[in-house]
This record gives sequence, C-alpha cells and structure tokens, in this order.
Amino acid sequence: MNVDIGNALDGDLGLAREDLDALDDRVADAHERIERGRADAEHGYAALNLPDTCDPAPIREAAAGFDPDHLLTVGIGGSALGAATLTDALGSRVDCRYLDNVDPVWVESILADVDLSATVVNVVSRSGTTAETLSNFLVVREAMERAGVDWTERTVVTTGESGNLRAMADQHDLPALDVPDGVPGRFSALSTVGLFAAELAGVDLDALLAGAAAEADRLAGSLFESPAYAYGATTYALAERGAVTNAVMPYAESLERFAEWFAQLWAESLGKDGGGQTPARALGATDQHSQLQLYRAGPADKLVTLVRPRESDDLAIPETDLEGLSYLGGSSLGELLDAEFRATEASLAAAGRENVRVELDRVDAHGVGELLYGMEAACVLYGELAGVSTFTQPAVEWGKKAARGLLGGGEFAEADAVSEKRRLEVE
Ligand SMILES: O=P(O)(O)OC[C@H]1O[C@](O)(CO)[C@@H](O)[C@@H]1O
Repeated sequence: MNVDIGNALDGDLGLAREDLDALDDRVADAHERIERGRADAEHGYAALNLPDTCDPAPIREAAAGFDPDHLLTVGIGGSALGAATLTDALGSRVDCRYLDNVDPVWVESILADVDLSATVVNVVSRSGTTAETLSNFLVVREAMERAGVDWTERTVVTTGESGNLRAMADQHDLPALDVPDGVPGRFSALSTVGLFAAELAGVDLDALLAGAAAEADRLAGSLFESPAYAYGATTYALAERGAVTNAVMPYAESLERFAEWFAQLWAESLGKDGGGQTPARALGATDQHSQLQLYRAGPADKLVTLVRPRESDDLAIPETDLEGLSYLGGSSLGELLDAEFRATEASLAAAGRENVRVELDRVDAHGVGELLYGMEAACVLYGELAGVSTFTQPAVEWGKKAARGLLGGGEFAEADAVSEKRRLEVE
C-alpha cells in the first residue's frame, strides 16, 4: 500500500512536518517493541506474523469436497468482517452470506433465500461463547433439519481450543479449523477465521498472504520508511491535535466492507481510557453528496482517509449532446471517479481539513493483503504511541453480562442496572 500524508500537514489542526520528525523517535521505539512482541509471539503482536505463520493447507483441506451454491458464515465482529471484506473486495464463485446479526426478520429472509441443501455453513467464534453466533447457528441447524438436510455434512467450525463450538465439533466429528493463538478477532482476517470463506470463494490465498508479507517487510524504525507506520503515526498525531473522528472513504464499491472492518479494528483497539479515534464509514464518490459538507464546513475535529486502487477496470461514458454534459461524453466512469477523488482531496485541503491518501495498486488478492496487513500494523503502532492495550476489549463485557442476565443466563448486576433506566418519554 502507498500512503500520502502530505495533506495531513499544515491544516486546521496544525500538524507540521517537524512534529512528525519529532514523533519519529517514538516510532522507532514502538517498532522495536512490536518486533519484540512478534518475535515472542505475544498476544496480539502474533497477528502481525500471520503472513508467515498462516498455513493455507488445512484451510484448503477443510474446503475441499465442498462445491456449494451458498456459503453461510455465522459469526460476528472479527469472526465475520474479515471474511466479508475479502469476498466483497475480491469477488466469489459462491454466494456468500454473513449472519452477523440477530435481527429475526433478516435472518429468516436469508434462510428463505438460500437452498440449504446446497449450502455450506461456517460457524466462526474464537471464544465459542458469543450469544449471537451460537443462537444463529442453532436457528440455522434447525432450519437445515426441517429441510431434511444433514447439517453435520455441511458444517465447518472455526473456533478456539475450548468452548461450546469446540465441544460440538468433537461431539459430531465436524471438520474444525483452529483460531490461531494470540490473534484477536479483529486482527484475524488473514488466518483461518477469514480464509475459509476466501478459499471457498476462489480467492488466491497465496497472493493474499504474499501481499501481507510484502507490507510486513516494509515495517521499519521510521514512519518515513513504512507506509503502515506513516498512517498509524499520522492518525495518532492528528488525534492528539483534535481529530477525534477518522472518516474512512474508499473510492471503490468493492471496498465498502473494508471500511466496516476498519471501524472494528480502530474502535475496539484504540477506544480506551477515554481516548481513541471514532471511525466513520463513508464511500466515494457517493458520500460526496451526503457527508462532504460536514467534512469541509463542519467542526475541524476529524481527518478523512481517502482509499483507492490506482488501477481498475473501466467503463466508457457515451458521447452526448445533452446540454452542458458534452464534457462527460467520450470520457469514462473511471476518469470521472479519479477526478472526483482528486477534487475531493483538494477541496478538503483548500478548507484546511486534514486528509490522508491510501492507495493499493489494484483491488486484487495481493493489494488487499497489503491493505489489511498495513492497517493492522498502523493500528498496532497507534496503540503503542497512545499507550493503550490494543489487543483487549474489556468495555464490551458489561453489555454481554446485562443481556445474558436479562435472558436468565445467570445473576448479573449489569442486568439489574438495565431496569434502572432513567425515563423521559415523549410520544
Ligand atoms: O469470535 P468471538 O469470540 O465469537 O467474538 C466475536 C467478536 O466479539 C468481540 O469479542 C466483541 O464482543 C470482538 O472482539 C470479536 O471479534
């Protein structure tokens, strides 16, 4: 991936080149820390070793023998977003559906929409205890039984070494993939968690991991030598100066889910101790016509991350004699999108609004491997500079306990607190 931080400098938030020069010493220290963590395969840092440690063979083996029309991935958060980002970005020879929510109407509609006898189910949960995933799987399993389909013949489990799912896989002798040790969900796209769906979809896993490895090779003791660290350090430095929001705006429909994946990575990793940077998901050029007004003329409290492939297939715009439109005729949608990208970037800069350009050569396996790995490494660096524990997410537990208590799954003070809600209803 290529990162251009030029437009992050000398804007409303006042980040100057000298500030990055000064920060670079801390980047060198952080890089040393990260490399130590990788060398010792420490929890979290081990995720940055996946280009070397992830073996596609068991993934290919688990996928072999299946030739489904549909793949139903039952998982949530990092147990769905990585796979979804890969198959959305790189396309699929299988109809991929991600059951990553428990909206009954929506779940019912998906089950009604797929032929369960031609469906493979990948139930994915690192902990093996996530209520949404386990509930959805029970619903899917029952739907398969009602359809006369042997779910044990069509289910692959991806989970940790213990937990409900591991027990079920052992009990029913289901094919099971191991979630690698030390890899938090949001950093697991380039592991068994994201790659089973990618393999069934026909994604070139070797090219994907090679792209990630190329980005790993670019990690260095200076932000001016490593695109990932340039992004991580610059977003951190801008956050320190008031950029509390990071609007991620890919200029490719195939990368829309990437913005959702990035949102979990950035929010769950860095949202700690009262700090962090709120990821906002946008899409170029579409959100030029919905969000850009705010990004240019709203509070100077954000940066915009503009993401795009440098090369892409194109589509010609026919010649036209429609009044005022002839300038478009004979051009192409790709040229229009390029002009929109550069114009939006310049319009933000002209308004003093910081923005960063992130480019990959193409939206292909190698390019997406670079991008995901690069953003993971950027996040780890940001976490080091901010001094937060990047690889935990303790704040999500309160709500889980409350929900579990409300459903009779145990005594939790959090559940009691739910009934103490302040009320001021207006009807
Ligand atoms: O893979 P699991 O254990 O089901 O967790 C799913 C997701 O839930 C979280 O733990 C947050 O609740 C995420 O960190 C994780 O990606």
